Amino acid sequence: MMNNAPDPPRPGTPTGTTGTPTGTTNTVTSTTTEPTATHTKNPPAVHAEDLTVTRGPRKVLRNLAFTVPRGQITGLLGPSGCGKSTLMRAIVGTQAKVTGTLDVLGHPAGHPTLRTRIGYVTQAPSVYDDLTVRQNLDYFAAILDPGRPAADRRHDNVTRAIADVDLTTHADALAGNLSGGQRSRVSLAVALLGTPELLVLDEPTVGLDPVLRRDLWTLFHDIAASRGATLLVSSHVMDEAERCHRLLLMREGELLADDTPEALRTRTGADTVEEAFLHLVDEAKAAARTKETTR
Ligand SMILES: Nc1ncnc2c1ncn2[C@@H]1O[C@H](COP(=O)(O)OP(=O)(O)OP(=O)(O)O)[C@@H](O)[C@H]1O
Repeated sequence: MMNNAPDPPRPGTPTGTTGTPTGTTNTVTSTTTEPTATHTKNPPAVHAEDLTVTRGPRKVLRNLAFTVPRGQITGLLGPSGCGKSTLMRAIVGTQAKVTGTLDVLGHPAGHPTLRTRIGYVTQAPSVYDDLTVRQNLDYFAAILDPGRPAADRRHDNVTRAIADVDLTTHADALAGNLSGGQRSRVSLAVALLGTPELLVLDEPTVGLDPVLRRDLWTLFHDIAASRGATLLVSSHVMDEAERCHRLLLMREGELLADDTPEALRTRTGADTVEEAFLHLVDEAKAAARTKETTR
């Protein structure tokens, strides 16, 4: 069973899953570096204004403006290719050619002080196939919390992180022999070794069966409630939207909505977030047509 008991505080975030700023081609400004800024005392987890990202010849994110509040689960939803991973990479500081304002925990995205405060789990699991689950976790725990005196604490944290993602019975299995979903959960366990204030999870439930998906969402809610952590979770499965406190709905590099699931349903007169999404897509298309004909 998934261990959903509240966890005691744990040391920082594993470097293996934390963003490394690319920096050089970014011109991101910050609204929170000046002492007079309104957000300085208790800045939101993420604040973006006029955020644009170029990949290759295309602008894949265009003029995004949104705020991710702390201590909640924000779902980043939209169809494949709409720019969810790109936005997450910008937030953790690994995406080049980012312009506009992008503040994360009160600092410009990619700022060195954010490295231990953000946990990032990519779509492709970052695990060593020739190590067992426990050896993978031991390795990252040793980077995170080094030294002989910390050995017992490391052992406890590793055991707890493995239980969190329901892999206790596979602790001694080689990561290379696990299924895709199990390897993703090893990656998630690595991120859970630390006490990240912001957990950025890129499609963590892809390929998982419904029971495991439900258990992982229970775990996400536990992490938000017991640690006060902020979770930004991407998915292209609209039924997962209902499990989030807030939603960022994206389509083709633009933000269609930044609201709660309930407010979205109410505003669009829809029964589900999926219907609300389709309504917003139709609305955006109609607005684009009107703009085109009035030129
Ligand atoms: N390395 C790259 N170079 C150029 N364009 C890229 C690159 N990687 C992604 N893109 C483009 O950027 C856009 C956004 O891709 P992104 O991976 O962020 O989408 P996504 O919403 O996360 O998709 P998915 O749900 O399939 O993972 C896509 O149109 C994609 O083709």
